[in-house]
Amino acid sequence: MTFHLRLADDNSVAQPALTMPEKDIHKYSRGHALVVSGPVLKTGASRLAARAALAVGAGLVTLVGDRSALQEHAAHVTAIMLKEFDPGHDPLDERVKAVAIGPGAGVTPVTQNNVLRLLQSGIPIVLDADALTVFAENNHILFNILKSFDVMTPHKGEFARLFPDLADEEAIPAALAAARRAGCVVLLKGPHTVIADPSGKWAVNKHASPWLATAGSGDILTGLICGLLAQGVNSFDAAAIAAWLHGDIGVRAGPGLTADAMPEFIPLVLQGCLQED
Ligand SMILES: NC(=O)C1=CN([C@@H]2O[C@H](COP(=O)(O)OP(=O)(O)OC[C@H]3O[C@@H](n4cnc5c(N)ncnc54)[C@H](OP(=O)(O)O)[C@@H]3O)[C@@H](O)[C@H]2O)[C@@H](O)CC1
Ligand SMILES: Nc1ncnc2c1ncn2[C@@H]1O[C@H](COP(=O)(O)OP(=O)(O)O)[C@@H](O)[C@H]1O
Repeated sequence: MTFHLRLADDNSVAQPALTMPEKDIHKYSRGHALVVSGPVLKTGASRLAARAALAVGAGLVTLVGDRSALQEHAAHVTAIMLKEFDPGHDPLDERVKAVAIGPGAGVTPVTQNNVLRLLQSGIPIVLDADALTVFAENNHILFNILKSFDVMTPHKGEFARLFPDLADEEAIPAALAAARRAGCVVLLKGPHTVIADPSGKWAVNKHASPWLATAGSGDILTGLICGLLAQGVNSFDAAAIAAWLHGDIGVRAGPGLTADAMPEFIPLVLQGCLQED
């Protein structure tokens, strides 16, 4: 299965093209995505991300966390795997192709340490929510270690915490300046979502719906990006394609949309992108 980003002349993201998987594909060749769980009673956001990563086509998805958090997940998920995140042992092996951290993680030293450890792995990391907020007072530590293939997905509030001097700029120049400063792909969420990379490349996704303004919707976007990265899509394209797919869920679902229901729309969204041979 291959995803192709398509941009219109004005750099707006168009419906991506999806080709059929090769006949001899297996789950490991579709990529293993890892999502870092929040602590007990805060596991919902990471679970949403994991469900989206699996539905968008990662071959395997594992939620990693402490035992009590995993017990909560076990009451909800089946196809998603669970693994204890033992501080002494690295949860990454050579088959893990992408990691997401931040949804429900908590603004704590544990989150900060986990982010810094994961960023040393050389695997693309998607940073969202608390994984960004936790660096509000020391953003330089984060910016020094991010790589060009990492992706951060701030909403406007999170963006202002990391880039206070850019918060009042227009979204496109703000995202471009942030990507240059942080040294990674920046996806700035909003009714129009801007994707920018450190080289000056940018795109804007306008295919969305206000019904997406619901708790957990951004966690789904994080999972979509992580699931595409696990399948080998490059980071800029993964962020832009995920923004379009996420928007299409909102357009298709309409009123009454909740983040719980969003993964169920992903097969329909992908079917719409599929190019028949
Ligand atoms: N099901 C679950 O388990 C869910 C768990 N979740 C988890 O909750 C944690 C907190 O995440 P969060 O996003 O709710 O709050 P956070 O960023 O700490 O501060 C919010 C403040 O920022 C400001 N603000 C400005 N612009 C904004 C904007 N565009 N969108 C939103 N806020 C904006 C605004 O301040 P104001 O402008 O009102 O002064 C607002 O009061 C995090 O771990 C997350 O993953 C959620 O994902 C939901 C589902
Ligand atoms: N008015 C809107 N129109 C279109 N999309 C929106 C609108 N409001 C929010 N969204 C989208 O919904 C998602 C909300 O993400 P976020 O604020 O991180 O929520 P959460 O933290 O609850 O998951 C983003 O992808 C954003 O682009």
